Amino acid sequence: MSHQSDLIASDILGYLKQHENKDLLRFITCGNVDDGKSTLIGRLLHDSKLIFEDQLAAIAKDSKKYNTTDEEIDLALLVDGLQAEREQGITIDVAYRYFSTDKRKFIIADCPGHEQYTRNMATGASTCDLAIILIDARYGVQTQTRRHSYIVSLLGIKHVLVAVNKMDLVDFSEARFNEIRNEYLAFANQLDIADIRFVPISALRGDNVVSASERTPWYEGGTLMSLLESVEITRDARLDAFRLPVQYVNRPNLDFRGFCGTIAAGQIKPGEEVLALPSGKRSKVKAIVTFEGDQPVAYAGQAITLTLEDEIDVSRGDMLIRSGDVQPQVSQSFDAHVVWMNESPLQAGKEYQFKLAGKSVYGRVRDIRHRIDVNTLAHSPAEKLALNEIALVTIDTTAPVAFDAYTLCRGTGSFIIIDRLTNATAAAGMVVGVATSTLALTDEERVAALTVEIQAAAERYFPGESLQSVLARITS
Ligand SMILES: Nc1nc2c(ncn2[C@@H]2O[C@H](COP(=O)(O)OP(=O)(O)OP(=O)(O)O)[C@@H](O)[C@H]2O)c(=O)[nH]1
Repeated sequence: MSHQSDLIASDILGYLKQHENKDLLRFITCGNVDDGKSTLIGRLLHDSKLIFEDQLAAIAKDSKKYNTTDEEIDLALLVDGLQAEREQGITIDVAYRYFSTDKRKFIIADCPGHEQYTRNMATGASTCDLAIILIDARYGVQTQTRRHSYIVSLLGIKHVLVAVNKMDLVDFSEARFNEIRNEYLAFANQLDIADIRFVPISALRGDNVVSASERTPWYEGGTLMSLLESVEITRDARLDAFRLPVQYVNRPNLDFRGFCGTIAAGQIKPGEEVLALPSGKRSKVKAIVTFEGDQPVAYAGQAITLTLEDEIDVSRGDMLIRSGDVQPQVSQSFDAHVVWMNESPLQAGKEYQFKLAGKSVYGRVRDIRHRIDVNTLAHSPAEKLALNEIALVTIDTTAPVAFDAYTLCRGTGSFIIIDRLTNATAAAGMVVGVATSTLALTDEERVAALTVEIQAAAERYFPGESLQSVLARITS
């Protein structure tokens, strides 16, 4: 029953090579409690023949004991180990499952459905390319469906598969399916999701999950698995510029100084000129050092170490970019969407720690611009932000930070807020851009913020020159 490829027996190296070259799709499954997430994941693995014999035997045995279904085996039991851990309060918030078919490798971020777990869903979704939104055909679009879809769009996921589950309980009715589809689209059309597809399934009976169902002759859109295997993913390709947030400066001896990090966008080659932000200092790339030796080029997503021709001052939390590329914004004030994840509410004016693109900096939420109702998408004023609430806020940091809009680049546009007292992650944030509202600032604060921004810009365009001389250039 378990997954076999003919190549494994005949040409194991060929099999491994083929496996290595398959592309990877990361997806998240979202749904309300009992919509059938566990059953669906179990069904995907089972019907793709990805379950080992001994696992199957164990589930078959447990199914006799605990089964709530009339099926031979209860596929939800496959993922139950994790649920038990959750109930015990062990903090495995998001479970990542790995599987592969002949066409693709997959990572599923499996998140709990309860409202109180919205934060985990946001965490799991932040690295995903696609979301499966499960809807129980009997109940249609629920608050959680809207909430999850909104978070999915906020996190920049462009592909959504809406799996209308439990179709067996509504007699595989085309009319019911269309009703849910229209209800969902009425909401989702207000969101920024480019690609939405609908699949009528029964996770329990296996209809349209891996095998096409004879009970939905009116449906011609492909099984859930075939869509997962074929959806074309465009990843973070919107920013055509090089970004390397420096996570670590590696200095094993006086002769070597390497800047390590994961490339958030673009590519880089030895010999190209780079700029360090926020200082604006320039140098050229000497080498791209990796575990497999020096590389002629490095791309987004790769973890690398860069060495530079000159001894310029670059520290952890700085960003290396290529000169001539579109620059990120450098500022002490920015607007951002935040998903609040802490029991104690967000308070404007309170000092928090912010981690953005590898940089850690203190700051404050100056202003909650508006809170967003995830059901209606309506905006309302707010003094505080409670657990799971989402808002547009303005943030001031005590030092300048370099960032891009999250919609351009996830790696340099996302951040977390840390509660200084408890050290807990209090929020996930997505940068919109440099703060547009300076109304709440005092004159003194305005002058201080402007000075920092001008200083950083002057250093960027005229490195090494004094501020006075740059200002003289502008005014002459
Ligand atoms: N009739 C029918 N029942 C289903 C289907 N899919 C799931 N179920 C049943 O619905 C119940 C909930 O399924 P689960 O897979 O445990 O739901 P879940 O979404 O993982 O629930 P949580 O893990 O608590 O979030 C179980 O009794 C399943 O057998 C389906 O397609 N048809």
